[in-house]
Amino acid sequence: MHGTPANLEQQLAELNQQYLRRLQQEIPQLQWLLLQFIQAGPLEWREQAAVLVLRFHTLAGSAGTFGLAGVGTVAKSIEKHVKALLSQQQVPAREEHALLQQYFVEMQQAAGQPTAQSFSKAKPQRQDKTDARILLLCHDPLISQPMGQTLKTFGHQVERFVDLTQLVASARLDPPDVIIVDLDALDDSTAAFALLSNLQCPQAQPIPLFVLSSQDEFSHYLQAVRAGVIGYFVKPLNPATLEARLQRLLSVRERDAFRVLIVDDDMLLAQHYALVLQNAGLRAEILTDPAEIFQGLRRFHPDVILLDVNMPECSGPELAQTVRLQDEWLGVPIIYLSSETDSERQMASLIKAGDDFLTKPISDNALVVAIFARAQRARQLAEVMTKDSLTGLLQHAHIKERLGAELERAARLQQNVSVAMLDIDHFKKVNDVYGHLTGDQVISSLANLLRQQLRKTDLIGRYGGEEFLLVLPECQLDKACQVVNQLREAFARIPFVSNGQTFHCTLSAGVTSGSDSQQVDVVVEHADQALYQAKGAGRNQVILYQPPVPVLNE
Ligand SMILES: Nc1nc2c(ncn2[C@@H]2O[C@H](COP(=O)(O)OP(=O)(O)OP(=O)(O)O)[C@@H](O)[C@H]2O)c(=O)[nH]1
Repeated sequence: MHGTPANLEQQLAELNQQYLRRLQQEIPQLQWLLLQFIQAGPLEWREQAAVLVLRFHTLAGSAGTFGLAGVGTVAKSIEKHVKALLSQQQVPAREEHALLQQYFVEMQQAAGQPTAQSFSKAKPQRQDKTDARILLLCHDPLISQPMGQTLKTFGHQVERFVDLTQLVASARLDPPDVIIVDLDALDDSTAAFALLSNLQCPQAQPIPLFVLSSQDEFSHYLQAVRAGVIGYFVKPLNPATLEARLQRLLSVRERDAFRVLIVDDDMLLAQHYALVLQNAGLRAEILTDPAEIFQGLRRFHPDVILLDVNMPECSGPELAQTVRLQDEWLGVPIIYLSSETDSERQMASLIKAGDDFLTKPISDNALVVAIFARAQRARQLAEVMTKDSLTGLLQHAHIKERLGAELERAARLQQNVSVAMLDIDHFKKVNDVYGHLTGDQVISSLANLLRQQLRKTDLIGRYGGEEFLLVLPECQLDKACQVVNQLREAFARIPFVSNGQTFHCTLSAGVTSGSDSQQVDVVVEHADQALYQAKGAGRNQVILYQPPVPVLNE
């Protein structure tokens, strides 16, 4: 169902046609219901009115989405009018009936005049790479050399320039992923900023711009922000800090698409929302049967639930309360989507459960923006809850939990999963000689390297202080050893700078197969034993766990 923008328009137009056909079948039924209401006696009219309110409420919420805004407006008027009659508690007079019939004729006319709809042209998010092309302007080899080395170790491609005009010309020809400019290399920073912001103008997506400077004053920061700078590094520069910032920038873009679970008994409406969200780069799954909510949650792990309020079997607020019965899903925001405009009724739904209320009909862009903002916030919160603050990697308990799930999955699918324990060598010395802050930078650089070099499906956790646990699903042992060895070599190449001194670190690792046991603690213990051997054998090496040879009794 995922559409390219061209066939997205086609698919949305097809949904509109289906909706129109459905409406044309529905109009005689609505007319009949209206007639029943008008002819109802003093005892039954309330019951008939309640049915009318429900039907026109639903219509008011959906019609606008399918290019029938006129139908939606008149349906809303009918709903409001009948609701007002209900609240007056008296049998409607003849004039009221005439007015309702008049509204109905208007609605029929509007159904024959669908308005041309301009579909949202929101672009899908870019699929980005972790190896960026970087244009660098820097005259000082003491800065550019370690920086170039670090960026290269992380797989980036760096093109150096000595002249800003040449750098800008190259960026115009082929926009890079990032531009880094050392402001101290320029005679006139105001003119340089003008040139750089000029470069950004024609770009659909501005090129991320970082600057290095020896100036640490507010006026310089402000000048930089006004020129579109998004990263300002005061010298002396630590290349690892720059790389960490770079990785945050790139990983924000290459992050998994946000997942939205749409629960709506109206399939056409749900399909329309799903298409619009998918076109904006989000993933959407539809659930029309509320009874399947927990299967949907477990299968899809949504960042957001988009929930219809009026469903026949179970109302939206009831379903939201059901979801909240399980702690596991407490963090997933629930957004109601309903044509209910009465704020008191909206509040009543929110008090039961749920986090937000969107009112139908809603424009495609408003839907995307509201969902995107909620999903982003939910993802950030989930990360804070499960990720380590220094490295952004899974915390001890969470990596163990994920390892457990991977071991189960591997056993079920008869696949290999490899597990590795990594530890930085003589790390105590790093802290003692260069200070705890520098030690932290070494830890976070290794975390960045792991994130950058491993596959998206691999799991990385900070197991302890300077100890990391890697879970590599669908990976044979020999391949795992090769990958971990490459990580070891890459880490040893990273230059760290502290108080003008450059130093390097190494790591040791133990690798084992997760298929040896389904017990998390046993697998971790095997990886740990192999790591211990690597340390004992002189460090800076990777050792594969060898199960003890059984001693045969005579
Ligand atoms: N800077 C910093 N240091 C940490 C952190 N967590 C643990 N450490 C330090 O890491 C050091 C680990 O030292 P040890 O376990 O003795 O091992 P080592 O010095 O790395 O030596 P080997 O592992 O035997 O090569 C201790 O000094 C801890 O204080 C952290 O988050 N930041």
